[in-house]
Parts: sequence; C-alpha cells; structure tokens
Amino acid sequence: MDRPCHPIPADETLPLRLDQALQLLAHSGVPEPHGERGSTAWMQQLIDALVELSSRDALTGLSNRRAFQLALEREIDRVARSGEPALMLVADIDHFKLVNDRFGHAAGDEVIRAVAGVLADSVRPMDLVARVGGEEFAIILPNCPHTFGQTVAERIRQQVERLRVPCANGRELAVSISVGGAFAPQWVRSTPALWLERADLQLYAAKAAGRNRVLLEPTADSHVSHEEKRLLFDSTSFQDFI
Ligand SMILES: Nc1nc2c(ncn2[C@@H]2O[C@H](COP(=O)(O)OP(=O)(O)OP(=O)(O)O)[C@@H](O)[C@H]2O)c(=O)[nH]1
Repeated sequence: MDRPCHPIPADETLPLRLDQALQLLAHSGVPEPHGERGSTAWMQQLIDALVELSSRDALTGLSNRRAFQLALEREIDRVARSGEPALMLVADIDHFKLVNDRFGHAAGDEVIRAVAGVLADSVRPMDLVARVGGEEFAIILPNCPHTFGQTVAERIRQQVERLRVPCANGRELAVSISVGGAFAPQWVRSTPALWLERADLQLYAAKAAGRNRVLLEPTADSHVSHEEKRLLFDSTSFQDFI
C-alpha cells in the first residue's frame, strides 16, 4: 500500500553533496534540472530524474528488474481488489549464447536491444515491459481478458520472429523467443513470487517443447495454487471448502 508522502523541511546546516548525482545524470544523457540550484523545485526534479534512472535498464531503456518487482506488487494488489484479469508474460531469446559465441558480445547486445524494441512496440502504453535478466524479459498486461492472452503473446512472438538485426559485415541476424504466461488469480491474494513462478514454469515448458512458441497456463479454476488459497483463506477451516 502507498504510504502518505509529507514534504520534508530542508536542513540548512547539512550541506548536500550533489556532484556525483549530477555527474551520473550527465553521463546518462539526462539534462540538469531547470531553475535555481538547490531550490525545492530543482531538488524534486533531481530526485525524479534519479528515480527514473534507477528504474531503467541501461542497455535497452526498458524498466529494470527493480521497477518490475514494484509494478508486480502494485498489480497484484489491484487485481485482488478489482478482480480484473492481468496477464504476466516472460520471454527469453532462444539459443542466445550462440549469438554471442558466433557474432560477438556487441552483436548480442544489439539483438537484446532490438528484441526489447519489438516487445515495447507490441503492447499497449499501460503494459509494462521489463528486462529482468540477460536475455530475459517480462511483461505485465493489466486488464487483459483471458481470451486475448494467447493472441497478444503470439503476436509478440511472431513480431520477434520477423525481426532482422543488422550486424557487422552486412549480415542480418534472425532470432526467436519462447514465451510463458500466467494470469494473476482474480480475487485471490497472490504473491509476486508465485505469479512469476507460474509464468516461468510455462516458459520452461515452451523451451522444452522446442522453443519459438507460446505457452500460457490454462485458465481453469485449477490455476489457483494451494499456496495462493492459503494466502486468501488463512485458516484451515475455510480451506476444506475450496
Ligand atoms: N551480449 C550479451 N549477452 C548476455 C547478456 N546477459 C547475458 N548474456 C549471455 O546470454 C547467454 C544466455 O545463455 P543461456 O542461459 O545458456 O541460454 P540460451 O543460449 O539463450 O539458450 P536457451 O535459453 O536454452 O534457448 C549467456 O551466454 C550470457 O553470457 C548481455 O547483456 N549481453
């Protein structure tokens, strides 16, 4: 739950060391805040810029794992309160090690950047796309009806399949992704870890089934795990009725 935010009075006796923060922003291509240096408005812009920077993945500009975890917690709360369906997709580039081994790490980075671009362009502005590992991405799709899940995930997979990434000596690289997905259990309190684990299970299954495919957890009642039921009905007497 969001905590109330109170303005903090400035302490005139404590000089602020801002050089490193400003250097970090300059190094990341973020312009210095406008206005009078040290004023409250200036400080707020500085803080906002640092928060933004600490939420982004440096290679792709997508949300990073930290921002993803925060968004995941917020989404779980929202689903439990509103009952709206929300889908989590996890996508991993297939045989990515071969790209690095054959074409070099720089080409590998280009592929990661290009795939990130496709993922970001394939979803709605309200969806959150994050790079959560080396060649692994996660997408949270709030308010995504069950019937659209497969279509959305399949569209993303196909768009990556069509991608051609230019690399040294005029060649173009083609890659594929495997995608796993799971819906947040509606009206049931879940945890970020459990939701992610269910999507990951589908990703492993997609890899094991041959890669370059989408597998979503079936949306039957059975998708509410025992652990999630325990979180909702934290009493043994209720569990017997489920
Ligand atoms: N170029 C580049 N490579 C990375 C980065 N992060 C991780 N990697 C590499 O990504 C590769 C991931 O390989 P694996 O986990 O073996 O998986 P894979 O080859 O994609 O095979 P499957 O996932 O089983 O299809 C490793 O070689 C890592 O070194 C990065 O930021 N840039």
